[in-house]
Amino acid sequence: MSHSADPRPMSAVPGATLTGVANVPGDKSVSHRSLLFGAMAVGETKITGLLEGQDVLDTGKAMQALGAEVIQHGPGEWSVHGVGVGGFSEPVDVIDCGNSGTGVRLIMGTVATHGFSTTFTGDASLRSRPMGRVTDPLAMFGTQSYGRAQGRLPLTLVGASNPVPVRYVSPVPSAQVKSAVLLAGLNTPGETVLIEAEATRDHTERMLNGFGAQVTTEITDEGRVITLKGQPELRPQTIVVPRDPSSAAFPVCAALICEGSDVLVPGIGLNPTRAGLYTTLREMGADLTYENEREEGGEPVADLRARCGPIKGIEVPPERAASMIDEYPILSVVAAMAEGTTVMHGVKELRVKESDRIDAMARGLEACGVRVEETEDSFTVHGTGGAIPGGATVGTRLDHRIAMSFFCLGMAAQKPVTVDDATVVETSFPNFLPLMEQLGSRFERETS
Ligand SMILES: O=C(O)C1=C[C@@H](OP(=O)(O)O)[C@@H](O)[C@H](O)C1
Ligand SMILES: C=C(OP(=O)(O)O)C(=O)O
Repeated sequence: MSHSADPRPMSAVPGATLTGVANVPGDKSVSHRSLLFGAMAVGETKITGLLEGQDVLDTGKAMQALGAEVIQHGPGEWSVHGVGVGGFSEPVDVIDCGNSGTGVRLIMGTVATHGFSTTFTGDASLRSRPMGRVTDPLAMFGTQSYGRAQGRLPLTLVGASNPVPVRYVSPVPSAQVKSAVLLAGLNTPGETVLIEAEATRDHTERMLNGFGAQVTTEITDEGRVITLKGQPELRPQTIVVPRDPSSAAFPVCAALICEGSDVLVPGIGLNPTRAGLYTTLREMGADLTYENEREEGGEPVADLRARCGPIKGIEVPPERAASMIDEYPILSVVAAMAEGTTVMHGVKELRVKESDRIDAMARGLEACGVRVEETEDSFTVHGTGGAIPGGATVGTRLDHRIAMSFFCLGMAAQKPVTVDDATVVETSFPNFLPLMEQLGSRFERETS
């Protein structure tokens, strides 16, 4: 059994010093989209560096259920034989997206304008997350949805046979909502327009253009106006998936807080819509440098070097939230080690992730002896100046980022921190435990 498949509670042994090179896996957002867009292209898309986390594997299975051919050739090497825009066929069974909000919401968008029904479900975490934010705009195309209260999964979408193009102002800063609308627009004649007040990750726009669609973005007083021309023929691509900045955050932040550490994380995608954590860490005084800055596959990439040193608390502005939305749990850990207070503003979206991440971090940090305060939309962590007591068991609530954050905290705390369920790391970072061990961390299983 692999380390992370063992369901027993596990702790990170305190006092780690991390050194060496951390090769983190491929980007989760780009991996989902590679499979999805490849499935809608005419011909064969080749992918290297695909993240083989459970979320992405579930999207691959869904593409097969809709009629595309998805084949693994070797580690990270995959091909997708697509059926063309509008070419999906009705799945004969329920689509189970597991733990993945991105998977379910993007696939809902794609099938919304195919004239058949699709039923979606997921694990207990995904079944508790709001889907109305996607089914509301999809209804404007003519799609019907029948879910549980507040649009929760399981949910059936009856796709529109004669979809009409939509102009939608997104009420939430969410790349998943934006992408669902644009993907529904793919099989709709005319122009679909999505307007977002704040920039969210732009992989859908960039990649769809790469596949030959016409997607333009205009910055206006209303916000970012994104226009997609419907019914393009998508051309298959050769995709090299960049390494995931959200996964890189764990070895980087662990190195910043573990005495004597010096870690290099090569080839990290630093698309500005994803790089907010690294800006924030530098403002906190972290010894974090970008080396060998370059462009790969149209995305800015650098090798990140993180060394342990003094860190101070800061105010993180609300306008930065979308560019680091998945990184607040690990930022809270760095904030707990810092000198002074860190206030994270504009973070209410954290409450509808795999768990309520403000609540999960707040309860776990308190149990480890760290003082915190929260409002609906903000999170404050009072730094301990390098002396986190630790000595608690924390609940991961089916949330991979909560598990990895508390493992990192445990490496720097005074007493061991136990994570109740390490299996959840499989979602986005299946080699998290061996990679951290290779850098110098140690993990212990509970023996009972
Ligand atoms: O589009 C994507 O690939 C993602 C969008 C974000 O979600 P929201 O759109 O809900 O902010 C992020 O949290 C998720 O991990 C990946
Ligand atoms: C929020 C996340 O993912 P998703 O919404 O795809 O489940 C995440 O990976 O942190």
